[in-house]
Amino acid sequence: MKKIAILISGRGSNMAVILDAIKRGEVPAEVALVLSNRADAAGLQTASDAGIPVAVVPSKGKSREDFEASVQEELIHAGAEFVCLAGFMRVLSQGFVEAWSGRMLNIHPSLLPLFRGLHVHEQALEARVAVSGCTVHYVTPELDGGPIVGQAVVPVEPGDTPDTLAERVQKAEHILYPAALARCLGGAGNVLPQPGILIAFREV
Ligand SMILES: Nc1nc2c(c(=O)[nH]1)N[C@@H](CN(C=O)c1ccc(C(=O)N[C@@H](CCC(=O)O)C(=O)O)cc1)CN2
Ligand SMILES: NCC(=O)N[C@@H]1O[C@H](COP(=O)([O-])[O-])[C@@H](O)[C@H]1O
Repeated sequence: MKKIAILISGRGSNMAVILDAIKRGEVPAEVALVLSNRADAAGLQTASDAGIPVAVVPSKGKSREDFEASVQEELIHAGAEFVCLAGFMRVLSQGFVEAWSGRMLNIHPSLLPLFRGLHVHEQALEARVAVSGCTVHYVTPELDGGPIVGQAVVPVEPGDTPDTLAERVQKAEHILYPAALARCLGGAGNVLPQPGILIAFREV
């Protein structure tokens, strides 16, 4: 049973669905820590209410090096063996990422390698793609460039705004991330067919 840490910066809905999937026995893990770089991250309360240890390591006003050293200290103290980035909005340095090589996942709200970085739904609408979706990938020093574990595809609907597309993509994230994490941790990671969502995984 792997001890995992989940890093967030905001609402934490992906963190919450991972907690639920673990509780249902669908992900062979236990959550040792939920950590945020923002004290106002709503996901911290969700984790705390679930009895999960939480930590805040503010990134504002800190060098990237000092910030990451504090994060690493918390991860080691918690005994984390695997890290899930779930809406964690900081680009991580090569040194930090390499210390977690093969043991850190991220969820990105586009079909990588399309639309890396931020403001991805604006990019997708601007590009007039017919489909979008989300990607779970291993984290490497190259931003959003790591090996893909799984992807979920959703249609872009006429009249979509960044918010309506984000909502549709996030529903897919909540199905994809727990299953992808389960597969990375040696679990089955099965997904029931979902209307309007195509999900596929890659051996990594
Ligand atoms: N080295 C890597 N770091 C991170 C990766 C990665 O693949 N390699 N994934 C990202 C997640 N992410 C998109 O999925 C992402 C997060 C944040 C940013 C970004 O530009 N952040 C700014 C600060 C923004 C803020 O604080 O609001 C920054 O760090 O300067 C881009 C992409 C996580 N990290
Ligand atoms: N580039 C990183 C990025 O944009 N991540 C996105 O942040 C959201 C966090 O939501 P959550 O806090 O409710 O899980 C998620 O939609 C995730 O794809």
